[in-house]
This record gives sequence, structure tokens and C-alpha cells, in this order.
Amino acid sequence: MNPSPLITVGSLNETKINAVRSVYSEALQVIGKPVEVTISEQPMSDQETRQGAIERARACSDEGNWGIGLEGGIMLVDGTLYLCSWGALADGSRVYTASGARLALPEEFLISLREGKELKDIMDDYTSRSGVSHQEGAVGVFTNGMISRTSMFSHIVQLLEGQRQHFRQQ
Ligand SMILES: O=P(O)(O)OP(=O)(O)OP(=O)(O)OC[C@H]1O[C@@H](n2cnc3c(O)ncnc32)[C@H](O)[C@@H]1O
Ligand SMILES: [Mg+2]
Repeated sequence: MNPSPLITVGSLNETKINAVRSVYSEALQVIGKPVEVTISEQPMSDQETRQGAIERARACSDEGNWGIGLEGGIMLVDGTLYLCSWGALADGSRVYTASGARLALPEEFLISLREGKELKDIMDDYTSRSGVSHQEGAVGVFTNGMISRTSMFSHIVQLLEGQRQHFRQQ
């Protein structure tokens, strides 16, 4: 296997790219690139969010280089709205998957989401700022800054890379 794979993240969102960079040594090159996925811009379930992560990872992996997909979404559990997030790592032979933290979102967000509004725009309205999804994210806002979008995604990348190392040794 290529000892120093290029790691391509299927996004230009720096919270995702920085999350990947935080897990790997600086010797590994990590770049971001936009990719096409078949799911909606705003995934509305665990399944759809996971699918988006897998498609992003697959679209970025080629010839021994690894692809990582990170996808944010929302889901309903017993009528409560949650933020959810998924990641996938494709290393050319396997695709590893893992999900991250879930956190309840304000109930009233569901109305706008059902009207087709994306969470990133809802968060900008909620905070009267712009670009929250490129900064601390919804998770940062609703945890009072304790967990940022980057740290939430970096936890998922650790879950992915840890699995890759474990199964590679088998
Ligand atoms: O450029 P990409 O990689 O697509 O990055 P994105 O910010 O759009 O992120 P996702 O597609 O993974 O997330 C799907 C939608 O949910 C929004 N979203 C997900 N998590 C969020 C968070 O923590 N804060 C704000 N918006 C979030 C996001 O902005 C999109 O509207
Ligand atoms: Mg998006």
C-alpha cells in the first residue's frame, strides 16, 4: 500500500478539512474537494446522512489514496429533532463508517426544515450571523462553545482511522 496516501475530504468546508488534519500527522497531505452526491443538500434522516458520507468518501478515493466523507444532517427520534453527523473513510479496499454526536435542536426548526430551508441558513437566522456552519456550527452554538463542529467531526475521523488501523492488522 502507498505509505503516504493523499487524503481527500469530500468538501470545501474547513470544519471538515480541519477535523481530518487534526487526526493525521502533518506529513500526510490532506486536501478538500467538492463532490456530487445523490442525497439532498439537507439530509433528513440517519440513513440519508450516512449515505451522503459514504458517497463523498467513495468519490474521493482512488489508486491507494484515501477518501473521507463527512456529512451533517437532521433526524427525528420520537418526534424530537436532532442534529446528526456521519463519516466514512474509503481506503481503496474497504469503506469504514461511524457516526458522531447527536444533539437536540429547537423544535421550531422543524417548520423551516419541512419548508425546505437548510440548517445552515436556519442557524444564521437564529444567531443573526453568517457562516455559522463554517465556524462552530449548530453543535457549537447549542453547547455554548463546548463542542465545535470541527471537534465533533474530528471525533468521527478518529473512529474511522481507528477502525482502519484495527482491521488492517487482521
Ligand atoms: O460544503 P459541505 O461539505 O456540503 O458542508 P455543509 O456545511 O453544507 O454541511 P453538510 O452538507 O454536511 O450538512 C448538511 C446541511 O446541514 C447543515 N448543518 C449540518 N450541521 C450543521 C451545523 O453543525 N451547523 C450548521 N449547519 C449545519 C449544513 O450547513 C447543511 O445545510
Ligand atoms: Mg452541504
